[in-house]
Parts: sequence; structure tokens; C-alpha cells
Amino acid sequence: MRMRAVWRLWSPGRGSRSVGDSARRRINASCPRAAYLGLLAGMALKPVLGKLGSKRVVLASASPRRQEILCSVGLRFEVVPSWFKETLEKSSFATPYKYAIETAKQKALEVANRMHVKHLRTPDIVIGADTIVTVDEHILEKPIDKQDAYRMLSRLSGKEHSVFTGVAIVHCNSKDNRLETEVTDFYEETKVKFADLSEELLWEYIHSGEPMDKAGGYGIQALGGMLVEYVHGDFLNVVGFPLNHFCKKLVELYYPPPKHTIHHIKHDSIPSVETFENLSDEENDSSSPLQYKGAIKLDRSKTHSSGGVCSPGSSNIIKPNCMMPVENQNGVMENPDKFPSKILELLDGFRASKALFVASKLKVFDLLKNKGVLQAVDVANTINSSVCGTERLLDACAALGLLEKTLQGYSNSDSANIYLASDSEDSLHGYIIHSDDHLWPLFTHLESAVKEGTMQNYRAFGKKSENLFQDSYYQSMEVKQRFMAAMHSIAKLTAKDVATAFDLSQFRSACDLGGCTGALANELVQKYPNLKVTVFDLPEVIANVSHFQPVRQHTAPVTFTSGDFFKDNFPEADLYILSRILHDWTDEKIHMLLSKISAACKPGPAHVCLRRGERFKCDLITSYIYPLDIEEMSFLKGLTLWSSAV
Ligand SMILES: Cc1cn([C@H]2C[C@H](O)[C@@H](COP(=O)(O)OP(=O)(O)OP(=O)(O)O)O2)c(=O)[nH]c1=O
Repeated sequence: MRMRAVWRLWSPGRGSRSVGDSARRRINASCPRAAYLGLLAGMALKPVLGKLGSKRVVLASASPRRQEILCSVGLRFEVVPSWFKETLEKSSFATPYKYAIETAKQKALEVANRMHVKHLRTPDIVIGADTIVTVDEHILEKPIDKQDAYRMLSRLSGKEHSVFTGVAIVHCNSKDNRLETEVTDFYEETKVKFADLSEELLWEYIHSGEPMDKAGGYGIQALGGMLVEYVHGDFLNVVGFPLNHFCKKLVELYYPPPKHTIHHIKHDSIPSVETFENLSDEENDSSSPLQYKGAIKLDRSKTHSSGGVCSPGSSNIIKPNCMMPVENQNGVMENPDKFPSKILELLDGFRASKALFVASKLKVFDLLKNKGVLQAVDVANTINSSVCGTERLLDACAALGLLEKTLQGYSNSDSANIYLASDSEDSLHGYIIHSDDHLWPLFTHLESAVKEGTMQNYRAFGKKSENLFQDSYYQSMEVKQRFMAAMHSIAKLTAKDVATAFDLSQFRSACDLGGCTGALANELVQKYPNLKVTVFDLPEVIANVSHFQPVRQHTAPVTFTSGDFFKDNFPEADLYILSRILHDWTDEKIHMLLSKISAACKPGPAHVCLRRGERFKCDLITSYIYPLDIEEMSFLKGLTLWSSAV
């Protein structure tokens, strides 16, 4: 409700044209709004993005570039690629950017509607985007084949062209089971000039495969960068998402400037700065109060002592007030942010992970879920640990946002109750313990893995990884059950997104190879009642799946078949799923598995969806899939999906 009110206040900015210039802006005292936007765009991104922290944000895009851009600034979101076909009649739009905006809007609305209808879990915000290239009054989208790429690139050769990205931010609200949406849209233009491209260079580039999933047939962020003479405007806009303009839109939406927006504070030795007191969360918005309130309400007098904030995710990093812009001698606002927050977060990341692991292992979250609020001493006594050590651990968890600390003691945050208590339905406890016991020791040998190019199971556990599962994960009943619980918890969490990443309603049968407890399979039968899903996994896994099955099943149950996918024939299916499988094996084994699947697939369009960590296997996979047409390919957490259409 509140958001809708804010929305109305800030609708004038809709569809407005951006200056397209990410350079620092001069603060114009006579124009507080311009000053305000310029500052925020450059300096206070975290508070702006933090506003989305408590919302269910969905990116309606399969573009790995967009996912990366938004991920890289710490935005939390789900990815649900849009099924909207980009077939709007271009000639019916007065300008190319209107076409891009409309396509972006339709992409986002399609996802919002689908999620509302199918999931009954309406997202708060859906973001859609569409990137096009225009040259000589022609709109170029993604090439359909190599000849098309050739036509596009030769058209761009030696010329300046424009790249437009249209973006739609759709706010959703479910009222009486009806979806209400409010759309804010905008576009950004960047000019790019190509060098003269020789025929040879052009074809070499086309044969690299890079042009195929990119507007205009090139990727400026990779090989395509070599073709470019200059770029005027926002580089990220070319890559698919105008981050700077997006943040400005968020500012317009979430921080309407009150009358007296900006104050100058003078200090003897510190240049005058703008403050953002108006950015305080007036209505006590739940978005990361620790981090953002502190970051916003700055007080120069406390600089470098207590003015910093302890952000969740960086337990003991003090961030001084370096996020504030300062005016240089010429009156231009500059970011004095020389404080390497990102690097320090990475540097300290292992401490944060380990605090989570240890608190989970000691069942701190279970205890607090049952008892409500406890003092450190009571926790220490119950978990049989020292009081001083426990207190430090609890404080670290509070700084990380996992616990809340008041005078009465420590209690679980909402997300700790949902995801960290071991008995909750969506618990990640199993996966956390697996990460501590298995992944942590492996990652301590990362340096050797890089130097040798080999798996490190032997170094970490004294076991060869010839047969990872038999040797490591299934060596004893206890270890096996723990591993299955880990896989179940993470697969369950991502299953909904994975099941709706593509429209699978055309398939009649699917086989989830190495599908373990059937977490994804059970989600698939929910979403596609006509789909018969078989989970194929080792006999020792199948023997233990029963207690992971849903209590109330309203659909045809999943079938479990045992076997070894390297040795045995797997069940016939229209659709084969490899979810969290390929990363475990050597290329040799992957070749073996993929050729078996390739032979089992019926001819027809293929769908490939890889999770981010598997991107490096992409070439290998596409070489097998090549006899089929790759209809859709995208990167998504949790899934490699491979199919032949019926
Ligand atoms: C010009 C250019 C485009 N691109 C990409 C960005 C977009 O992913 C793509 C344009 O296609 P889009 O249709 O905008 O996006 P998409 O099909 O990748 O994803 P979705 O429709 O699901 O949102 O081209 C680059 O990666 N680099 C470039 O230099």
C-alpha cells in the first residue's frame, strides 16, 4: 500500500529520457532535485537497492548479462525468464526506444501474470528489459543465424550506431486474487562506433559463436569489444542493463524528496557535503535497517570512529562515511570512496560463512526458535560451550542479520526461523552442514586445484574422486543421509524457479538424472499435472527417498528408478534434466553422459539451461546438443535442462 502511494507521487519521471551520461554531475544548488538525483546515482546505491531487500524481486530475463549486472551490486532477486515473444510490430512505434520499452514491459507483465496465476505467490516487483541496436533507421535484434549476424555486423562496420535498452519496473499487488500492476518504464541510449571490419575478421567473429544471443550480433563485453572504436554513454546499457538509470528510477520511486532536501554541513577540515536525511526510512521499512539507516544518517563528526555501519554480510567491516560525495575545488561532486568495501567484504567473507556454519552446527538457531529470546550465558550452557566464545558468535550472527539482539537477549531473525532452524519446512540446515563438512575442506585446496587443474578430494578427504558418490557421499548411512538432506534442502528452494524457467507443458515425460530425493521432480508434477516424471539415481539413494516425499500429494506421484547413469540405460523421456550434476565429473565422464543423452533424445528443438557454475562447460554441452536446434539457452541457478521436443 505504502509503495503504491509513493509510486503515485513519483510517476512524473516515467518514460523520461536519460541523459545517458554516467559521469559525475555538478551539483546545482538552485535545483535540489537534480542535485539529489546526481548524488544518489553515484554515491548511495546501496541504500537505494536496499529498499528492495525485503521485497520479492523477479528479473524477467534469461540474459546472463542482466543477471550478472544486478547480482554484482548485491541485489537479491529470482530469475524467471519471460515467455513473451518479441514480435511487436516495429513500424507501429514512433521511435525505436518506444519499441524497446514496450517489449520490456510486455516481458515483465507476462512473468508477473504467470507467477500470479501459476504460483499464487505474487512477486512484489518484476523487472523486464529489452536491448536493441539501431543503425540507419533499422532495428537490429538478436541474429537468427550466421548469415543474419553477417548482415547485421556488416551494416555496423565503420559506423556509429545506437544501443537502446528499454526497462520496465512492474510493481505487483494481489487484491481479491486479482493482480494489480503499476509500471514504471524508461530507456537509455548509448552510442557505439565500430571500426571498419574486414570480411575475414567479421567471419572469424561470427564463427566464435558470440553474436548469436546478442542484439546487433555482438557482445561489447567480450570479443566484440575488439570491434569497437568508441562508446558514448553507459557501457552497461550496451551489455543489457542501464544500472545507473535504474538506480535513479528507484530513487524517484522510493525517496521522494521533501521540501528541505539537502543540507550542507560545514566542518573545519572536511569539505562541505550533502546529507540524505530525507533518505531515512520514514515508515520503518524493513529493508536492512542495520546497513542502510546507518549509512544514510551520516554525521561527519563521527567519521572514522562510530560513523560506520556494520552491514549484514560483513560482520566486522566498519564502513566509514566515505560513501558521501564531496565537492572538489571546481565545485564538481566527486566520490571520495577510496574505502575498498567490496574487497574487504570478500576478504572477510570466509569469517561470515564460518560463523553461519558453526552456529548451525551447534544448533543455535534451533534453540532460539524453541526458546524465543535467550541471554548468551543460557545459550552457552545449552550448547555446551564457553560463554565468551558463544557471546562472540551470537554477536557476529547479529551483525550478519541472522539474529536480533536486544537488552533481553538474542533471538532468531525471521529468515533464521525459516531457513536456518533444522526442522522448518524450507530449512537449508542440511546444505549448510554439507558446505561446512565437504565444500569448506575442498575450497581450502583451491590453490592446488588451480595449479594442478584437478579435483582435490584426495587432499581434503584422503579419497580419490574416481567415484565421488560411492567414495565420499555414500560411504556410510549417516553421511549419505546428510548428503541427501543437503541436496534436498537446496533443490527444494530453487525448484519453483527451475520448474517455471521454461514452458514445459508440451512435454509428456521427463527424467531427472541424479534427481536424488525428487525435490525438483515433485515441483514439476505440481506445475505440469500431465507430465510423468521419473527420478533416476543410484540404488542406495532410491532406497532412502521415502521420507523426503511431500505429505499431501495431489498429483500423480513421481516414479523412482534406480541405476547408474554412466553404466545403465536410463528411462525413455521427452525431456532429460541434469540438475547440479555436471560440475561433479571430469570432462571424460561428462562426454560419456552427454553422448548417452544425445542418443536418447528425439530430434527436435532443444532447451538448455545451465546454472551459473556450469557456464564453463557450455561449449562441451552445446557441441553435443548441436545436432538439435538450440531453441532456448540460459543460465539459471540450479539446473541443466536438456530436452527434445515432442
Ligand atoms: C549489444 C549487446 C547486446 N548484448 C545482449 C544483452 C541482451 O542479453 C541481448 C539482447 O536481447 P534481449 O532480447 O534484450 O534479451 P535476452 O533475449 O538476452 O533476454 P530476455 O529477453 O529474456 O530478457 O543482447 C550483449 O550482451 N552485449 C552487447 O554488446
